[in-house]
Parts: sequence; structure tokens; C-alpha cells
Amino acid sequence: MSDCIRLDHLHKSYGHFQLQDISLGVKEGYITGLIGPNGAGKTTLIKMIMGMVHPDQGEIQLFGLDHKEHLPANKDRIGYVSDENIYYEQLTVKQMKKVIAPFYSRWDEDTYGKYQELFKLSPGKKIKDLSKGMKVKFSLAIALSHGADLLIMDEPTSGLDPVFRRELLDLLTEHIQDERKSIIFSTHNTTDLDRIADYIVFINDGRIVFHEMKEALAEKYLLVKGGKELLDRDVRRLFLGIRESAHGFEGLIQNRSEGERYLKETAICETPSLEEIMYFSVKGSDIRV
Ligand SMILES: Nc1ncnc2c1ncn2[C@@H]1O[C@H](COP(=O)(O)OP(=O)(O)OP(=O)(O)O)[C@@H](O)[C@H]1O
Repeated sequence: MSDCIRLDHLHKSYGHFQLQDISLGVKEGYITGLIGPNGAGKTTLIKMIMGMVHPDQGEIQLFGLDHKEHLPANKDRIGYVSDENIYYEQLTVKQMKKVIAPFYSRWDEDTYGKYQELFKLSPGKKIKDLSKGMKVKFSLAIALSHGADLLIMDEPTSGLDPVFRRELLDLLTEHIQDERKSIIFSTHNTTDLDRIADYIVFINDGRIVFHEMKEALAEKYLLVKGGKELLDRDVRRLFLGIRESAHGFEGLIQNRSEGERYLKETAICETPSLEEIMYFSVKGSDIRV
């Protein structure tokens, strides 16, 4: 499979914040989850891919084409869902759809009608009167109605109720059955990604910490829980992050086989969730409770 997105040595500076040397290939035909703490640079990265923010340095290719040169043609192939309001507040759902549809060469009115019904979108309702979740549903209906090859979603599930969130995840999994379609999905809700992502990109403080297949993460990392007496200097060195309490510790080891070799007999060794990987990687080794 080829890459639908290729980022080469991207830099973006906002004074105090720098997105630094981001190089990344996003595989066609898969769901890639983008995770990272608040202010890590996820939205900035997504906006660069959308052509809404310009990198200070570096190259972006989408579908094998230089993004600067082919921006309109590339954007025709992207469905974008964000929790920011990108629509005219005073227009109704129907009027807004009428404004947007002509921008897409493969707009499909029947598909839009199907999603309008499925998401219970009232055509006569003004955008400003939609709830946060309904705005996301409208965005999603648009994104799914123009034959986009790539869905780019920035925090799509944050305003959604748990029932629809589940439905959305099913919908995305179904969407990806067509192997030419790809999804990149930024979220704080790591359980959504535990459920549906194929690849995970973890970004912290403007840098990529890792870009891995989700299954590979389970083989790489180890979560260890045990008594504090185990934590001598050599053992501590194994950990990427440790959380200590009066009674014991919980910590993350990046080299699973080495961790198991030292601690399998004396501590509880488990496969960490994405949330645990993120927590310990960001917090480091000095967490006391
Ligand atoms: N237009 C801008 N001008 C100045 N600083 C900006 C601008 N856009 C983003 N930033 C800064 O860049 C940093 C990264 O922001 P970004 O929105 O990309 O993070 P994020 O990972 O999406 O965070 P969150 O999870 O909180 O949405 C932040 O420190 C933010 O204040």
C-alpha cells in the first residue's frame, strides 16, 4: 500500500511553540489515530495537511502530489470533520449544504440524503441552533457525501453522546472496507482508537514520539505493577515512567522483553492501554501520589 499523506521535515513555529521536524507517511487503506496531550500540535498538523496553516519549512504530499501545487484537486478528495465551527452560523442546514456541494466534483446528493436521515439533521434548522454534536454530524454527512478518499477528523467524537460515538466508530470501520479509503483521526479518547485504529501517531510537545501499528505497541510496551522494594537503581532505569504511591508502583517499560526478563516473576506484568502509554510517556519518571 502507498502513502496517502507524506510529510517531510515539517516545521512550524508559533513563538513559544514549535512543531519540529515532522516526517510521517500515512498509509492508504487504514485508520491512523493521532494522540497527544493538550497543545501537543495535533490540530496544527491537521491544519497543515488541510492547507489551512502553512509550514515554515518542509514538504507535504497528498496522494503522491505536491500539496502546494495541487491544493484544490487534493482538497476535492478530502473530507474534513472538526469540532471548530467552519460554517455560516446564519444559514440553515439545507442552505449551507447548497453552498458547499458545488465545491466537490463527486458530490452525491443521494448519499447526503441518506446521512441527513440517519443523523436526524433538520434541513430547516440554522447552523447556530445546532448542538455541538449535531454540528459534528452535519460535518460528517458532508464529508461522507463527496466520495472523499481521505477523511481527516479533528476531535470528531468530543461532542457526541456514547451511543452515536459507537455508531460513528462502526461507520468509520465500514468506510475503510474500501481499501482505497483512509482516515486520520485526532482524539483524546484513546478507547476509540483502541477500538478502531490500525496505526497510532503519538505527538508530544511538537514532536513525534512514535508512529506504530497498534498491534506492535502491545508487543513493545509493558505495564508493570509491584512493591516499591523492587525499584532498585537498575530496575528504575528500565522504566519510561513510574507512578509511585506509599505502597507500590505502576510503571511503563518500552522494552517489553527486557522488562519481562527482570520482573515477570516478582511483579504483575500487563499490556498497557494507549492511555497508559500516553500518560507515562508524557509524565516521565517522577510521579508521586
Ligand atoms: N494561530 C496560532 N497562533 C499562535 N499559536 C498557536 C496558533 N495555533 C496554535 N497555536 C499554539 O500551538 C500549540 C499547539 O496547538 P494545537 O492546537 O495544534 O494543539 P493540539 O495538540 O491540537 O491541542 P488540543 O488537544 O488542546 O486541541 C499551542 O500552544 C497553541 O497555543
